[in-house]
Amino acid sequence: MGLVQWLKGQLLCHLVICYGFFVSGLLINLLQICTLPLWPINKQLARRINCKLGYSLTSQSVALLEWWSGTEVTLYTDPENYRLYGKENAIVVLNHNFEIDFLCGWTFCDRFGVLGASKCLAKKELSYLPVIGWMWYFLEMVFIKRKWEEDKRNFVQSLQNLRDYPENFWFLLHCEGTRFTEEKHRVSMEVAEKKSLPKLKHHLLPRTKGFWVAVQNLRGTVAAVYCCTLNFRNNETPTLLGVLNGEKYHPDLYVRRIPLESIPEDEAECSAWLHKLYQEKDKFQEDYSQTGCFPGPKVTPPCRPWALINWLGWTCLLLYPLCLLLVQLVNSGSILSILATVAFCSAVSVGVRWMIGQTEIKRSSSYGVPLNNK
Ligand SMILES: CCCCC/C=C\C/C=C\CCCCCCCC(=O)SCCNC(=O)CCNC(=O)[C@H](O)C(C)(C)COP(=O)(O)OP(=O)(O)OC[C@H]1O[C@@H](n2cnc3c(N)ncnc32)[C@H](O)[C@@H]1OP(=O)(O)O
Ligand SMILES: CCCCCCCCCCCCCCCCCC(=O)OC[C@@H](O)COP(=O)(O)O
Repeated sequence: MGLVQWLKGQLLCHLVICYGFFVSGLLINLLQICTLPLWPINKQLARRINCKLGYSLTSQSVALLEWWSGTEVTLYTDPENYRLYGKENAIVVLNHNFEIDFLCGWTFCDRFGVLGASKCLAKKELSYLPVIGWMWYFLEMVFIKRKWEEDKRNFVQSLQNLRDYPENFWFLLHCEGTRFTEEKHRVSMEVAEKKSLPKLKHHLLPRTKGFWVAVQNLRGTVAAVYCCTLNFRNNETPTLLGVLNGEKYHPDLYVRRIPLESIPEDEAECSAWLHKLYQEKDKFQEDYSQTGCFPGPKVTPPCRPWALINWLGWTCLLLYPLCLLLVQLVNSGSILSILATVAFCSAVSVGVRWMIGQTEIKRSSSYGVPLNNK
């Protein structure tokens, strides 16, 4: 192991990274709050500013993946469709099997310039996450309790609000509704059997209501559905902690563009269409497990420097006062102040470690297992 790789695994480096992420995040949240008075006066400007602020926080994790861990997503897609990416609104349907799938998605967003405006249909619990969850509130992410009767009003309204969004956005939907585990897979295949649907090997059975409602409410706003299938070479099981430790992963992403007009309007037909899409996705995954690649040519979208520049900028800005403070503390010789500083740094580190824990599949909710549906 080289010196650089060794350094990436050290707690001190992780503390510096976590401190930068957390403190810059709080400052960004504060700036987002400052945009509140602007919303009634110039809503579109407030939204644009929030996209930039969102970019400044989200892109730090993209920089961590691309520049710190050296992970680069290999894209398989039709070059004809490639030129449209980033130039139109889209609904993204992505499999939910990996702890860093959202991060791989974000690098794809960054390469096509839609990272600040990217959105997701997410479980309500994520809106309470410090820094990230609070930021999402200002970016008009759609949060649901995964109980249709309780969700439907807010869900439809949130989608309608996106109709005049001033920036191109991608709206991510994990139609499986939860992350893949063996038990959830077994249960969802029992549901598939009851519904006389073909079994899936690599996916949970998709829940179709959210997809249909999103398509119906975003007709005329969104141009296409991007069917995205993600997998990792060599059976890698990537983790966010691994990324923080500087481990390099090898993700492959297969993207198909499906014009929205080709998706049926009727709920039952749309539902059948989505089930068919998942059967196709399952076939791609099965082929990938045999051959190690997806169909279609590989394309490498150019890497943009902004995520790195932003990350380095925040790190320098926030490390300078921290170093000054540490020097003053050591000079003052006050044990109490030193202890308070150590306690603060530890709290930041524990807080971020807890947030990383939210991405771990072993802590996945019990949603989709029989006894407790949440
Ligand atoms: C690569 C490019 C990436 C671009 C990235 C862009 C943006 C990124 C931005 C941010 C990234 C942040 C990342 C955060 C990720 C967070 C993700 C999540 O939080 S996932 C959880 C939330 N999302 C969902 O739940 C979406 C899927 N669910 C739905 O759509 C549901 O329909 C619903 C809207 C939640 C409503 O669900 P509900 O169950 O109430 O109703 P349904 O009609 O859907 O379901 C009832 C139906 O389901 C059958 N059933 C029962 N058990 C199961 C089971 N285990 N599996 C499947 N189906 C089941 C049941 O029989 C009913 O069937 P029927 O209606 O026929 O009787
Ligand atoms: C410079 C950057 C430093 C980064 C330091 C670490 C940053 C920590 C960032 C935490 C980011 C948190 C993003 C949470 C996204 C989690 C997505 C997710 O996987 O949600 C699960 C749901 O879909 C389904 O839930 P389950 O029913 O499976 O339960």
